[in-house]
Amino acid sequence: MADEFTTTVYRDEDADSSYIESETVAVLGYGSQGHAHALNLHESGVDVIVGLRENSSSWDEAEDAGLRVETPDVAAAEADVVKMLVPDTVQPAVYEAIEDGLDAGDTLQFAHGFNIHYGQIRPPEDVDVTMVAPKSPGHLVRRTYERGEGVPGLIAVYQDATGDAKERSLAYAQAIGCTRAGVVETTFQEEVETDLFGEQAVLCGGVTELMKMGYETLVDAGYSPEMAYFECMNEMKLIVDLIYEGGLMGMWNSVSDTAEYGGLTRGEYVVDEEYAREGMEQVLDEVQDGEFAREWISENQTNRPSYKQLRAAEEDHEIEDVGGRLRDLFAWEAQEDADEKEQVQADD
Ligand SMILES: NC(=O)C1=CN([C@@H]2O[C@H](COP(=O)(O)OP(=O)(O)OC[C@H]3O[C@@H](n4cnc5c(N)ncnc54)[C@H](O)[C@@H]3O)[C@@H](O)[C@H]2O)C=CC1
Ligand SMILES: CC(=O)[C@](C)(O)C(=O)O
Ligand SMILES: [Mg+2]
Ligand SMILES: [Mg+2]
Repeated sequence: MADEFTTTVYRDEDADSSYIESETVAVLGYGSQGHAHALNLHESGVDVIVGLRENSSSWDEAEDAGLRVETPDVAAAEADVVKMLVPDTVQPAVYEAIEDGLDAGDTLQFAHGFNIHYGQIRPPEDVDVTMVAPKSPGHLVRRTYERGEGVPGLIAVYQDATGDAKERSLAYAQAIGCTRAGVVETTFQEEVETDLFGEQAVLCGGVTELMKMGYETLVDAGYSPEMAYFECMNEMKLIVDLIYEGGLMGMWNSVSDTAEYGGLTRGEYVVDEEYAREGMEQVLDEVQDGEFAREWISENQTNRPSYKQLRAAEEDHEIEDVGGRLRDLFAWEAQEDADEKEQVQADD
């Protein structure tokens, strides 16, 4: 076991805003990450141009938020930092449209290293190629920034043409709020392989399979769909919040001893050492040897047949219907509570 924490965690005081305050940043894309980065940078005093397609539904939204919007080629040509926040699958095409606008000493920056690591984008040697990757969905990057907080982030330097690539990355991480929480340095390879593995085997793939199978097991045994939804999906947030705040023991100390004993003895009935571990190692193998990347690139070159079929099946799962109806109900009750609380405070 590591006897000391060897990773350096960079915080606000480790970043020098002078590396970004006189720069123009082109944020290409205005989606989950793009809107958060553009607004956070803007509110941190950085000159931002959002790069979007002329028919983009987000164009007006970004302008209404007080941001300048141009097409990606115009934005990139004016910028010192080009931040690739369009979907991974369209980045190579967007890069082709903007590469002539990259000048020596500029930065080409990512929030996920997929296209650099798997050789889909090959930048010129006279620009910095870096990554500042929030380890969080984009909407939380924005929400925490607005609260004066931030989400943890990663920085990585793939190419350091200027000699200042790391300092420029830290300044960017500071401007979007990540150094408020803490930033760790990694490599493009490590970020890509751990991120793809994590979202496939645990965070998005593994956990949702557990939720759906748990729901189906209870409903097939005759229990009500509502009870099955509450137990196997709705309460997951509460449990994960406890783990987020205090680790496994933070959660075990908070749940009942009955849940703790049952979980510690029966968890491996479901996620067993042999098959689950083998499955995880296969996921990692296919990330490391490029099999997943080749499959995902091919899927997008053929108009996503499997993606569309799998997504439609997920939308049709009964848990989505039951959960949707229950969430609407509880959101309404929660809102009523909030209104009531506001009224009480107003009466004080
Ligand atoms: N979603 C997340 O929370 C995280 C995403 N990332 C990475 O951030 C990057 C962006 O991902 P998301 O924000 O999820 O994307 P998204 O799908 O939420 O948003 C994509 C944006 O790009 C625009 N766009 C799409 N095609 C375009 C084109 N051809 N030209 C110009 N604009 C175009 C869309 O209109 C939209 O504004 C990816 O590299 C992703 O891997 C990294 C960490 C977390
Ligand atoms: C939100 C995040 O970190 C993910 C799951 O890796 C992603 O959206 O690609
Ligand atoms: Mg991730
Ligand atoms: Mg990811």
